Amino acid sequence: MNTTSLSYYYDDEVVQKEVGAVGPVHIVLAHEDDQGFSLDEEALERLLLREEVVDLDVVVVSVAGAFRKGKSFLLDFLLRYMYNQSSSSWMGDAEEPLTGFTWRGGCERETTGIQAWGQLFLVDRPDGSKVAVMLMDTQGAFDSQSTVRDCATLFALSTMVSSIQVYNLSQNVQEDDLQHLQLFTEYGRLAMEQTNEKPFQRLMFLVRDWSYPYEHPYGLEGGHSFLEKRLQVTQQQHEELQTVRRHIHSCFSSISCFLLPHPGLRVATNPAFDGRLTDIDEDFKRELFCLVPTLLAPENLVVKEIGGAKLTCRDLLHYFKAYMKIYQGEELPHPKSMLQATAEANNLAAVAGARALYTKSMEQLCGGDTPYMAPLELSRRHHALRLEAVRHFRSVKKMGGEELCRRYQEQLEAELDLSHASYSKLNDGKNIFRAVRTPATLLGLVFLCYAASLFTGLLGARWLASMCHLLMGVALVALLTWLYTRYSGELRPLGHVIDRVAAALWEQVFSKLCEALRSRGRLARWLPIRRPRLASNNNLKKN
Ligand SMILES: Nc1nc2c(ncn2[C@@H]2O[C@H](COP(=O)(O)OP(=O)(O)OP(=O)(O)O)[C@@H](O)[C@H]2O)c(=O)[nH]1
Ligand SMILES: [Mg+2]
Repeated sequence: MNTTSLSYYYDDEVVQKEVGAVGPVHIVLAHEDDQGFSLDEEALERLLLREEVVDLDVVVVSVAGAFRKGKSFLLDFLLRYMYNQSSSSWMGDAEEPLTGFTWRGGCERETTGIQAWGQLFLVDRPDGSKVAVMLMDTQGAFDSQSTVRDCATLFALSTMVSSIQVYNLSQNVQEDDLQHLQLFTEYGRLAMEQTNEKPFQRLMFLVRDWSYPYEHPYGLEGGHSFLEKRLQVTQQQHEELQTVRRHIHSCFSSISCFLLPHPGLRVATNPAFDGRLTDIDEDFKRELFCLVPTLLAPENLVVKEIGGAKLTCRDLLHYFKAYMKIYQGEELPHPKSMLQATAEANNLAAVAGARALYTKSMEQLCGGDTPYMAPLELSRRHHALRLEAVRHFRSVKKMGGEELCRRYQEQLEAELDLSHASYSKLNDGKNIFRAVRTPATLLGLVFLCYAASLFTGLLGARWLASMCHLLMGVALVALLTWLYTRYSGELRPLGHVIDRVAAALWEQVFSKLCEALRSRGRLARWLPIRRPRLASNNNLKKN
């Protein structure tokens, strides 16, 4: 059924050459294999940087919503209006097939990415200004090939760059329609600079196949009374419902609603239907005749504004590029399906509960106010509390299944091990011997060097004695520096280095020296105890 050129309405040869026969132009391309979207900058530049439009204020009308709900079909009537504005019979001949943006019957999606009509329309407004109008068709949301992130990206992007967003719905405005609108617009708001003003301009809820004209009549008036009721915020409502409504009101400068009747069974079910008016129900045509000028009549056009400033076509190009970059980057969070988000929240809450349980017991056991504890005992208690925390985590009811639960359990275990490491450090800090190990080691070194220098001096090895003196000086300076860093809290990295050198010296030299001497029995009397606490400490560290 589809994209034929509308060139007979159209007499601009330059664009004919550039864009080919005028038709839809893919400005945002959807890539297969989960590769996201990309902007066809050249195509967009060809559209927006044409001499006759580049400095004009721009009006962008976009239609978005779920897939297979007649968006492209509607846009083709918008096109007919734009090409035939001056005529009251803009809808065209009764037998003329509907062409323009590609539309078709069937249950599989048709439009992908974002398409713009390959020509901007110049319109004189009643105030004497001239504007350029761009029509935009978007990929339908919730098809079986798109993720929530894809749907949110396209909806958000089209809302951000349009001045009139038509939210195309079927039969009614359901709560989930409002929730999706909330999610998608929030995703858009996140990518824009924070301002106190409402970030988006005009939103029209377009309810297709409206079946209750006896409650709210077709058209704008019926839509107004219907939407007022739907978006009403009352104190009796659950907070969740109030939040959605407040969010939607806070996002758009103006919100309206139009109720459109069913176009007839031939439109909806006949595979041979090609869009000709004779096959469409009268009610539908009558209401369509009112709807289209509501959006596109010169006096109803809304110029695109960002931060209160009107945008020209040139400006729009820059914003389009900037927004697209943000969505291609990784700094925005990924919107998720309701189940996925709920399941993650459940698991995170269970992790937090289990972590709190562990931390409380560990604080009581070895927190800052408690005395030093044998490291082995600390490690034993950690393992017991870790087990208890994991048991608690698993006992909490959570959505998302075993796979997700296991992922979060691993995260919990890793976090508890990290906590154990920092509790161990805290505990070590309480060990008096550890606290004096650096000065004791350095003093020991000073003493050793002094003794060695005396001894080597007596033997006549003067250069060796000088070396020992030098080493003693270095040890003394290190000791004084260490004392200064501890006293003043300054030069902490230097103090840390001295600590590490002293620890290494202790491990490598002194403890081995003592060990060797003790094993030979020479100093057995002086070094009878190799402190068990220290031994276990070192073992733990090595482990
Ligand atoms: N029930 C119903 N069907 C419609 C209406 N308008 C168009 N259709 C039919 O809906 C089918 C899909 O039309 P499209 O315009 O391709 O729908 P779309 O929303 O653009 O679909 P995607 O591009 O896949 O997102 C066609 O068979 C149309 O004849 C309507 O108001 N009500
Ligand atoms: Mg479509």
